[in-house]
Amino acid sequence: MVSGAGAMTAQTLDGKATAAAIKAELTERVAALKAKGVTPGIATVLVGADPGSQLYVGMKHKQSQAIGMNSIQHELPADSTQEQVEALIDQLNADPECHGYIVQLPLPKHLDTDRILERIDPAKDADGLHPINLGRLVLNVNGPIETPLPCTPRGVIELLLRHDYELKGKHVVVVGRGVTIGRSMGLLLTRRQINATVTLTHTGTEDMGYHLRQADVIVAAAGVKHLVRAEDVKPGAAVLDVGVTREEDPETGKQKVYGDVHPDVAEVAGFLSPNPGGVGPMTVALLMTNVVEAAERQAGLATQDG
Ligand SMILES: Nc1nc(=O)c2c([nH]1)NC[C@@H]1CN(c3ccc(C(=O)N[C@@H](CCC(=O)O)C(=O)O)cc3)C=[N+]21
Repeated sequence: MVSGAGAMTAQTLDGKATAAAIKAELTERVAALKAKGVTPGIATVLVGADPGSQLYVGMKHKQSQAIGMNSIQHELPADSTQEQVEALIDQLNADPECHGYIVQLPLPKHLDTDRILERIDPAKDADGLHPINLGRLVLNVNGPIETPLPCTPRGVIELLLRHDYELKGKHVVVVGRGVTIGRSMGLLLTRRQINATVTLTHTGTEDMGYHLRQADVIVAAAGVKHLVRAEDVKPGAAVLDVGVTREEDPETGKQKVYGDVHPDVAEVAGFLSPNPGGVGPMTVALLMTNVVEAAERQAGLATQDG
């Protein structure tokens, strides 16, 4: 792609290191809460024994305990009824030791996911995806928001800001309209404190390459392996790979995670958030941030500026 001067290599947006910095800050906030007699507690609800989900949930507990939080792990059998899952939600909503929690997704197909997620107390919604919290995000463009924000979009923004990347006035092209990332990404980026301009693209978009080539920043969250190719990226652009496709690696025969961004993009982009090692660890750090902030609000210690 780059001729003559030799290939450039993008600066890595290191999600692992940035998440570690956030966790160091959270450790102090947790200690301050404990000094006031409040130990922030995170809970997870896992229905069924999917090995991938068990791994993710295990990571969340390990990291939460490492920063001094309480962590409460609930596991229900895969054939649990809607009523059984809802009873656990009610129990967590009433539990004063639990300041925030998640229901690990995806849930088994026989369960009504929306009804379960809507039953979560919005003040304890660690994912920031409850309709009430998403509604507040839509409505409040100007001021601080006193409710949890969606973790992965917040992680994307924190990853850029903590690498001194100025988002104000930048054109961000988001690929994918899923609620957890794409749809809520635009809501966060266009708030007045960030002031980016956003194009939201999806499977119905005509000429994806045209849109991608205009972008100062690309957030790729479509779940389509190597969708973003080097020829679609403006030289120097920041590219954040949030997509996950699991496939067998033809060389090793083992399952491997492929991102939405082709490896050659590293030779064109100015900044690259790889996958793994990029936004994934940030999601977990912001999940814990949401719970610490929920505990601070419940203890009258709120310091959130988001
Ligand atoms: N209610 C709910 N909330 C979630 O936030 C949620 C969920 N359900 N279901 C599944 C997805 C997936 N997810 C990830 C979190 C961390 C990494 C992560 O840290 N990944 C490491 C690699 C981890 C490893 O594989 O060792 C990385 O990208 O470097 C990835 C994916 C959260 N999710």
